[in-house]
Amino acid sequence: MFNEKTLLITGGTGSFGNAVMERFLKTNIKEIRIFSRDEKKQEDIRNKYKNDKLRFYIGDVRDLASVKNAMHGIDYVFHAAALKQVPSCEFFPLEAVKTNILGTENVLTASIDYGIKKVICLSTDKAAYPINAMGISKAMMEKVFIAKSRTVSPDRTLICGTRYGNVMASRGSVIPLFIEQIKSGLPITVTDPNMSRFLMSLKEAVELVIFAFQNAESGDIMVQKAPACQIGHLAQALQEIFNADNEIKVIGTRHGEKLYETLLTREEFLAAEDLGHFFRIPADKRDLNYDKYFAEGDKNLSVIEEYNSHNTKILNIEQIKEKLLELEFVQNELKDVKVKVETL
Ligand SMILES: O=c1ccn([C@@H]2O[C@H](COP(=O)(O)OP(=O)(O)O[C@H]3O[C@H](CO)[C@H](O)[C@H](O)[C@H]3O)[C@@H](O)[C@H]2O)c(=O)[nH]1
Repeated sequence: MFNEKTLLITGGTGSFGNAVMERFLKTNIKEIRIFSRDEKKQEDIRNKYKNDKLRFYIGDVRDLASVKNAMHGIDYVFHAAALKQVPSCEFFPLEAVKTNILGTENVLTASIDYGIKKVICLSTDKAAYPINAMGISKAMMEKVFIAKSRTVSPDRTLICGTRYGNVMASRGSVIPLFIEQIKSGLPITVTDPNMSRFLMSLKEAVELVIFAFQNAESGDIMVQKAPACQIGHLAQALQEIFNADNEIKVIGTRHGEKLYETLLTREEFLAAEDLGHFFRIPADKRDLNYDKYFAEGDKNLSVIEEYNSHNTKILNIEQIKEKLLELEFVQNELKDVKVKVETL
């Protein structure tokens, strides 16, 4: 599929970029171009992999010229560059506008100019019924790429996207935090034990993007079905795995946080196609004059439900433990704890 092809990853030094890179370095891909702002992270990756297929471009999606500079000779683009921290976007919403919305517009403009064959834009569940600036900016990003997909023939540039939930054990997220608290003998700070989140691994996020690459039509958003868990159960599962009895302290919901996340809104569900492990949300292909075709409304909207982390499959503590133990991060942390105990 990527035989002798060139792939550009914007935000290529992030966790997702890194996972895609590792996955494709094993294939016959011709070149993987990493585009990001951070020269230090690029240098670290360059030194770690020392691979001729890797090329590094410093730039910022906010700056169209720097994006164009990285596009020549590229076949496909995975657009992962984003501001994704909820609190920082909340305090600096215009920065989220510049990177997540205008940055995406730049990536798409450059992609169309250069005749890139496919562009996949990465979005998040926080974009569905958004309440915080990060989610709102990602929701606008989705609107931007869907609108842009209408302006270009898919034979020239096919533009589509993916939407996925929290990546388990990603940097700064709740699983590493709880493990650190357990290891330091501190209370485990649970916001709300009943809050739920989808559980997806980085590997699944990469698989979703590949699925979109293979199956999406222009303007589609692909969503992976995923199980979820309650945060109180997640804390208990980690306690059991680490054989710990830290106090569980309920600290209350943080700024901009939702009780549950939505992967498919009720409105999207109406149009979505069930593909087994995935949903395809097709772009609304009506034009601005769609009134002239309007005969009868859709009554299903009042009966259909959204797809969220409260009504998907909810894992129990044993199932959460199983999923956690599959993670390399948790396995390494467990080894670390074991070594410390043995050396005492
Ligand atoms: O001390 C904490 C921290 C978090 N949580 C809970 O754990 C769940 C997950 O929290 P994370 O911080 O891991 O993930 P978020 O859903 O808040 O979103 C995170 O992942 C997003 C990407 O999906 C963005 O990167 C975002 O900025 C980042 O906070 C939430 O229900 C949260 O309330 C706690 O119970 N205690």
